[in-house]
Amino acid sequence: TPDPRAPKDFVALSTVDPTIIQEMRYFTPHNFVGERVDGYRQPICVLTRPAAEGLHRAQRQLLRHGYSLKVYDCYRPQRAVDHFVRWAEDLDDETMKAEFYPEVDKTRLFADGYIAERSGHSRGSTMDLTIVRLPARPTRPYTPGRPLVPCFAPERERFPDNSLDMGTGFDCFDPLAHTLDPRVQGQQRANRLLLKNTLEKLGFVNLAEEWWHYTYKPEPYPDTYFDFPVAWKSLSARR
Ligand SMILES: C[C@@H](N)C(=O)N[C@H](C)C(=O)O
Ligand SMILES: [Zn+2]
Repeated sequence: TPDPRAPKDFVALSTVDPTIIQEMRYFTPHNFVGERVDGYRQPICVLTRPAAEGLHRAQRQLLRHGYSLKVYDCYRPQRAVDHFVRWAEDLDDETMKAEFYPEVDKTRLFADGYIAERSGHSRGSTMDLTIVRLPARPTRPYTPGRPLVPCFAPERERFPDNSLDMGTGFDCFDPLAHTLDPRVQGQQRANRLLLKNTLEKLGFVNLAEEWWHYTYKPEPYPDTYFDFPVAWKSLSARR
Protein backbone atom coordinates (compact mmCIF):
# COMPACT_ATOMS: atom_id res chain seq x y z
CA THR A 1 0.00 0.00 0.00
CA PRO A 2 1.26 3.51 -0.84
CA ASP A 3 2.36 5.85 1.93
CA PRO A 4 -0.30 8.25 3.20
CA ARG A 5 0.07 11.92 2.14
CA ALA A 6 -0.29 15.06 4.23
CA PRO A 7 -3.36 17.31 3.99
CA LYS A 8 -2.83 20.42 1.84
CA ASP A 9 -2.16 22.73 4.77
CA PHE A 10 1.00 20.95 5.90
CA VAL A 11 4.19 22.72 4.78
CA ALA A 12 7.96 22.40 4.98
CA LEU A 13 9.01 25.06 7.50
CA SER A 14 11.85 26.15 5.16
CA THR A 15 9.27 27.37 2.62
CA VAL A 16 7.67 29.63 5.23
CA ASP A 17 10.88 30.73 6.98
CA PRO A 18 14.23 29.67 5.48
CA THR A 19 16.16 31.43 8.29
CA ILE A 20 15.03 29.09 11.10
CA ILE A 21 17.84 26.62 11.79
CA GLN A 22 16.94 22.93 11.54
CA GLU A 23 18.75 20.09 13.33
CA MET A 24 16.34 17.20 12.86
CA ARG A 25 17.58 14.81 15.52
CA TYR A 26 15.28 11.84 14.84
CA PHE A 27 16.67 11.63 11.29
CA THR A 28 20.10 11.07 12.88
CA PRO A 29 21.45 8.59 15.46
CA HIS A 30 21.98 11.44 17.95
CA ASN A 31 18.81 10.91 19.93
CA PHE A 32 17.63 8.83 22.89
CA VAL A 33 16.97 5.77 20.68
CA GLY A 34 20.46 5.89 19.13
CA GLU A 35 19.35 5.36 15.52
CA ARG A 36 17.23 7.05 12.84
CA VAL A 37 13.59 6.84 13.89
CA ASP A 38 10.93 5.21 11.66
CA GLY A 39 9.16 7.60 9.31
CA TYR A 40 11.90 10.25 9.12
CA ARG A 41 12.87 9.94 5.43
CA GLN A 42 14.39 13.42 4.99
CA PRO A 43 15.85 15.88 7.53
CA ILE A 44 13.10 18.47 7.14
CA CYS A 45 10.73 20.20 9.56
CA VAL A 46 7.11 19.67 8.50
CA LEU A 47 4.28 21.54 10.27
CA THR A 48 0.74 22.76 9.72
CA ARG A 49 0.80 26.15 8.03
CA PRO A 50 -0.56 28.06 11.07
CA ALA A 51 2.18 26.59 13.31
CA ALA A 52 4.89 27.39 10.72
CA GLU A 53 3.59 30.95 10.38
CA GLY A 54 3.59 31.30 14.18
CA LEU A 55 7.27 30.31 14.23
CA HIS A 56 7.97 32.81 11.43
CA ARG A 57 6.48 35.60 13.58
CA ALA A 58 8.62 34.52 16.56
CA GLN A 59 11.70 34.36 14.34
CA ARG A 60 11.15 37.94 13.06
CA GLN A 61 11.19 39.19 16.67
CA LEU A 62 14.26 37.16 17.65
CA LEU A 63 16.27 38.14 14.55
CA ARG A 64 15.93 41.80 15.56
CA HIS A 65 17.85 40.96 18.75
CA GLY A 66 20.51 38.80 17.10
CA TYR A 67 18.94 35.41 17.82
CA SER A 68 17.44 32.59 15.73
CA LEU A 69 15.14 29.71 16.50
CA LYS A 70 16.47 26.17 15.95
CA VAL A 71 14.05 23.22 15.64
CA TYR A 72 14.97 19.67 16.67
CA ASP A 73 11.65 17.96 15.84
CA CYS A 74 8.36 19.03 14.24
CA TYR A 75 5.56 16.83 12.82
CA ARG A 76 6.23 13.24 13.99
CA PRO A 77 4.49 10.33 12.22
CA GLN A 78 2.60 7.81 14.39
CA ARG A 79 5.04 5.11 13.16
CA ALA A 80 7.86 7.09 14.83
CA VAL A 81 5.92 7.19 18.10
CA ASP A 82 5.37 3.42 17.73
CA HIS A 83 9.15 3.04 17.30
CA PHE A 84 9.64 4.94 20.61
CA VAL A 85 7.15 2.57 22.30
CA ARG A 86 8.93 -0.55 20.97
CA TRP A 87 12.28 0.90 22.09
CA ALA A 88 10.87 1.63 25.57
CA GLU A 89 9.62 -1.97 25.94
CA ASP A 90 13.14 -3.30 25.27
CA LEU A 91 14.57 -2.72 28.74
CA ASP A 92 17.94 -4.25 27.73
CA ASP A 93 18.62 -1.41 25.26
CA GLU A 94 20.16 1.39 27.29
CA THR A 95 22.66 2.47 24.62
CA MET A 96 21.87 6.19 25.04
CA LYS A 97 20.95 6.28 28.74
CA ALA A 98 24.19 7.97 29.84
CA GLU A 99 23.36 11.08 27.82
CA PHE A 100 19.56 11.31 27.66
CA TYR A 101 18.09 9.79 30.88
CA PRO A 102 21.00 9.07 33.24
CA GLU A 103 18.89 9.24 36.42
CA VAL A 104 15.38 8.31 35.26
CA ASP A 105 14.50 4.63 35.02
CA LYS A 106 13.68 3.62 31.44
CA THR A 107 10.32 2.18 32.65
CA ARG A 108 9.28 5.69 33.84
CA LEU A 109 9.80 7.70 30.62
CA PHE A 110 6.14 7.54 29.51
CA ALA A 111 4.59 7.67 33.02
CA ASP A 112 6.67 10.72 33.94
CA GLY A 113 5.55 12.65 30.84
CA TYR A 114 8.82 12.73 28.87
CA ILE A 115 7.50 10.69 25.89
CA ALA A 116 3.86 10.22 24.81
CA GLU A 117 2.21 7.17 23.16
CA ARG A 118 -0.16 9.61 21.42
CA SER A 119 1.98 12.64 20.78
CA GLY A 120 0.90 16.16 19.93
CA HIS A 121 3.74 16.10 17.39
CA SER A 122 1.65 13.71 15.24
CA ARG A 123 -1.09 16.36 15.01
CA GLY A 124 1.36 18.60 13.16
CA SER A 125 1.30 21.76 15.29
CA THR A 126 3.84 20.75 17.95
CA MET A 127 7.60 21.23 17.78
CA ASP A 128 10.78 20.92 19.88
CA LEU A 129 13.01 23.99 19.64
CA THR A 130 15.60 26.26 21.17
CA ILE A 131 17.28 29.64 20.55
CA VAL A 132 20.70 30.22 18.95
CA ARG A 133 22.77 33.43 19.23
CA LEU A 134 23.83 34.61 15.74
CA PRO A 135 26.20 34.06 14.07
CA ALA A 136 25.58 30.40 14.87
CA ARG A 137 28.71 28.58 16.01
CA PRO A 138 29.55 25.44 14.00
CA THR A 139 28.70 22.24 15.90
CA ARG A 140 30.77 19.06 16.23
CA PRO A 141 29.21 16.10 14.46
CA TYR A 142 27.89 13.28 16.66
CA THR A 143 29.99 10.10 16.47
CA PRO A 144 28.18 6.92 17.60
CA GLY A 145 30.18 4.98 20.14
CA ARG A 146 32.03 7.95 21.65
CA PRO A 147 31.61 8.22 25.43
CA LEU A 148 28.35 9.96 26.37
CA VAL A 149 28.05 12.83 28.84
CA PRO A 150 24.87 13.47 30.89
CA CYS A 151 22.57 16.03 29.28
CA PHE A 152 22.41 17.95 32.57
CA ALA A 153 26.20 18.31 32.94
CA PRO A 154 27.54 21.91 32.77
CA GLU A 155 27.38 23.36 29.25
CA ARG A 156 31.15 23.06 28.65
CA GLU A 157 31.04 19.30 29.44
CA ARG A 158 27.83 18.08 27.77
CA PHE A 159 27.45 17.42 24.03
CA PRO A 160 28.16 20.76 22.31
CA ASP A 161 25.16 22.61 20.95
CA ASN A 162 25.30 26.10 19.45
CA SER A 163 22.15 27.12 21.33
CA LEU A 164 21.77 29.35 24.37
CA ASP A 165 22.46 27.48 27.62
CA MET A 166 19.06 26.17 28.70
CA GLY A 167 20.50 24.29 31.69
CA THR A 168 20.19 20.89 29.95
CA GLY A 169 20.50 19.59 26.41
CA PHE A 170 17.52 18.72 24.17
CA ASP A 171 15.51 15.59 25.11
CA CYS A 172 17.09 15.49 28.55
CA PHE A 173 14.62 13.28 30.38
CA ASP A 174 15.19 14.56 33.89
CA PRO A 175 13.36 16.88 36.34
CA LEU A 176 16.04 19.52 35.62
CA ALA A 177 14.50 19.88 32.15
CA HIS A 178 11.14 20.89 33.63
CA THR A 179 10.78 24.41 32.27
CA LEU A 180 10.44 26.12 35.65
CA ASP A 181 12.53 23.76 37.79
CA PRO A 182 13.61 26.01 40.70
CA ARG A 183 17.21 24.73 40.56
CA VAL A 184 17.65 26.37 37.16
CA GLN A 185 18.41 30.04 37.84
CA GLY A 186 20.33 33.02 36.43
CA GLN A 187 21.18 33.09 32.72
CA GLN A 188 19.85 29.57 32.09
CA ARG A 189 16.43 30.45 33.50
CA ALA A 190 16.45 33.74 31.57
CA ASN A 191 17.16 31.82 28.36
CA ARG A 192 14.26 29.42 28.99
CA LEU A 193 12.00 32.39 29.69
CA LEU A 194 13.11 34.18 26.51
CA LEU A 195 11.89 31.15 24.53
CA LYS A 196 8.71 30.78 26.62
CA ASN A 197 7.71 34.45 26.65
CA THR A 198 8.43 34.94 22.94
CA LEU A 199 6.36 31.90 21.95
CA GLU A 200 3.51 32.24 24.46
CA LYS A 201 2.68 35.76 23.27
CA LEU A 202 2.15 34.30 19.79
CA GLY A 203 -0.19 31.49 20.84
CA PHE A 204 2.20 28.63 21.65
CA VAL A 205 1.76 26.52 24.80
CA ASN A 206 4.71 24.86 26.57
CA LEU A 207 4.82 21.36 28.10
CA ALA A 208 5.85 21.85 31.75
CA GLU A 209 8.16 18.77 31.72
CA GLU A 210 10.26 19.92 28.73
CA TRP A 211 11.64 23.44 28.16
CA TRP A 212 11.92 22.72 24.39
CA HIS A 213 8.35 21.41 23.62
CA TYR A 214 5.61 23.78 22.33
CA THR A 215 2.20 23.45 20.63
CA TYR A 216 0.65 26.18 18.49
CA LYS A 217 -2.99 26.86 19.47
CA PRO A 218 -5.63 26.71 18.16
CA GLU A 219 -4.54 23.53 16.37
CA PRO A 220 -6.11 22.86 12.97
CA TYR A 221 -6.16 19.10 13.73
CA PRO A 222 -6.71 18.78 17.50
CA ASP A 223 -7.82 15.11 17.32
CA THR A 224 -5.97 13.63 14.32
CA TYR A 225 -2.75 11.62 14.63
CA PHE A 226 -1.15 11.51 11.18
CA ASP A 227 1.20 8.85 9.84
CA PHE A 228 2.53 10.21 6.52
CA PRO A 229 6.36 10.03 6.38
CA VAL A 230 8.51 13.13 6.94
CA ALA A 231 9.48 13.77 3.30
CA TRP A 232 8.96 16.37 0.57
CA LYS A 233 6.95 13.72 -1.30
CA SER A 234 4.29 13.72 1.42
CA LEU A 235 3.51 17.41 0.85
CA SER A 236 1.33 19.09 -1.78
CA ALA A 237 2.89 22.56 -1.28
CA ARG A 238 6.55 21.82 -2.10
CA ARG A 239 7.93 25.36 -2.23
C1 LIG B 1 10.26 12.82 23.05
C2 LIG B 1 10.17 14.30 23.32
N1 LIG B 1 10.94 15.02 22.38
C3 LIG B 1 8.70 14.74 23.27
O1 LIG B 1 8.28 15.30 22.29
N2 LIG B 1 7.94 14.42 24.33
C4 LIG B 1 6.51 14.66 24.34
C5 LIG B 1 5.90 14.30 25.67
C6 LIG B 1 5.83 13.85 23.24
O2 LIG B 1 6.26 12.72 22.99
O3 LIG B 1 4.83 14.35 22.71
ZN1 LIG C 1 8.29 17.53 21.79
